[in-house]
Amino acid sequence: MLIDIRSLSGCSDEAKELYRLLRRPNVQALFSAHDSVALRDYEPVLPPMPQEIPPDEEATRTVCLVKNKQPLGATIKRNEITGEIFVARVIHGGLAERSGLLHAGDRILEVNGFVVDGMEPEQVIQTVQARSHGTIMFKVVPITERPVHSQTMLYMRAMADYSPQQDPSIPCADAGMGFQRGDVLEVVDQTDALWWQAKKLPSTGGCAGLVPSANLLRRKQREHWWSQPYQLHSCTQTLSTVEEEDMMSIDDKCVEADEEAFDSEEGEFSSSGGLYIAGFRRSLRHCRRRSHSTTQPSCSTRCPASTALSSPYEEVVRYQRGAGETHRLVALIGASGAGVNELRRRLIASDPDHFQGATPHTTRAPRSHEENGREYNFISREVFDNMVYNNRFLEYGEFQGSLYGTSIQAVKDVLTAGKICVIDIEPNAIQAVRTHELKAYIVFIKPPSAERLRETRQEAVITNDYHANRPFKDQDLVDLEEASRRLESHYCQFFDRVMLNEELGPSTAQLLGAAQQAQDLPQWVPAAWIRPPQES
Ligand SMILES: Nc1ncnc2c1ncn2[C@@H]1O[C@H](COP(=O)(O)OP(=O)(O)OP(=O)(O)O)[C@@H](O)[C@H]1O
Repeated sequence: MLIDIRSLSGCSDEAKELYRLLRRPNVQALFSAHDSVALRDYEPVLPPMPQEIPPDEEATRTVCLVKNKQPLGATIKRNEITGEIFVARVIHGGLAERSGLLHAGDRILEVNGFVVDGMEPEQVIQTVQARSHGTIMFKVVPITERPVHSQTMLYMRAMADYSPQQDPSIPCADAGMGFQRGDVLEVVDQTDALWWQAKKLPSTGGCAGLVPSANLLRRKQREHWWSQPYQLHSCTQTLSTVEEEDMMSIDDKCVEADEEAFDSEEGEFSSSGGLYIAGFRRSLRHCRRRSHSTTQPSCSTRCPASTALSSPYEEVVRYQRGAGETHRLVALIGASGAGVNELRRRLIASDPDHFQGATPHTTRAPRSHEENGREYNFISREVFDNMVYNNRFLEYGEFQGSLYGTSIQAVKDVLTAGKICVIDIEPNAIQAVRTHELKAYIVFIKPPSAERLRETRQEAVITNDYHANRPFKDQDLVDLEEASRRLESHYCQFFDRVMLNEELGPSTAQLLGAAQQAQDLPQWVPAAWIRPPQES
């Protein structure tokens, strides 16, 4: 009811204005619609409760649920000795959980009047499923002591793939939830040591699904690994003697041709319009191929894929860089020839006051046009070895008798100067850049299909094991697509962004946007970066 207050003494202008607004027909209609909706009764009509409850059944509870085509959201199990049927778990967000009337551990006596003791769980499920909608009546003996759920919300990045349909050990495949590496899961229930409940993000509400706990998934991975026919790990494969011998003989032949190409390339790289863009991807790519015979750390300590094997989930949190914090490192990764270096150069050139590469270290002698600390930090082999020994490099290797490496300090120098450091890395360096200090945002540069490559790479040149700077051939395009596919399938869980490099202009703009978003928008990052390990 609205009383006209305008004639009252002391009525302010604001009160009069409010009265006028509330008197408007559209506002009045809104109130009227609200009142009529609020007065209606939307509760389902439940069947009457049984009149007489026998004295020996006092401890039982009758639960009526109204099913509207959605599943019940609970799994059941049978005590193999007594044949009694129990609620095994109640799925988060499902009908049973939302009712608040069924709990894990409740013993089910009857479903819709059928006594279920001694039935196979599948038969009980069939009885429940017989009604896709309408009411289902359970007679249950409630569990006396319900476990206390001290549930804190937890987010995990999946570091392994999982499919409930292919897992014979899941208690109920229909209640399972599949996921792929890189998916972020909201874990809503960890009460069970073996089966957690989770939702995949972005979540649209609804029911959680069963996923294996970290321990269980790790066990499954080990079992799967052992059941595979023996094959060399991809990291160790490069060590195979035959391949190494092959490669050495071919490399020996091509080194002379390469050397000149690398020289001219570095010159061109270094001085475009007075802008010095440090980087040595091509030289390093070659030295990486020899690095296995030097002091490179072993696969088990540095290869990110093997770490993923021991830890199938990675706890993540939402992180937004604070105003006073240094920028996040932007690390580009991609198959050789995908355009990683080209895009990195273009990004830096687009705004050199904002983006910068990390100056690498080398043991080779400086050339006439080079300045220490600009193209490279020129150091002795002894100092280099010392840095390797003290784990100062993100990655390093040997090329034509000289050592090259990107140090952690070189990246930090750029970051502390207030710039965004942009580097390119090989998969072996993924772990080294995913740290609390560098908080790397990893962008995977993906080539388009071989057909699209043929159209867009007409001017492009390739540098591979055998040739420097020659036009792409058809086979190169097919190989590039395949190498990229393998790289992505091995390491996709570590990528923050996958970027298709079709045409240079749009790709550079897209990379610029991604590099900026990494700094300005909240992102999922490993919880360990934010919460020091001793507190976790
Ligand atoms: N989108 C594109 N359109 C046309 N040409 C491209 C595109 N991206 C890269 N290129 C060209 O393809 C060639 C290879 O690119 P780039 O040198 O960046 O490869 P890379 O991924 O860094 O591999 P590598 O380490 O072997 O150099 C270069 O000639 C580059 O100019």
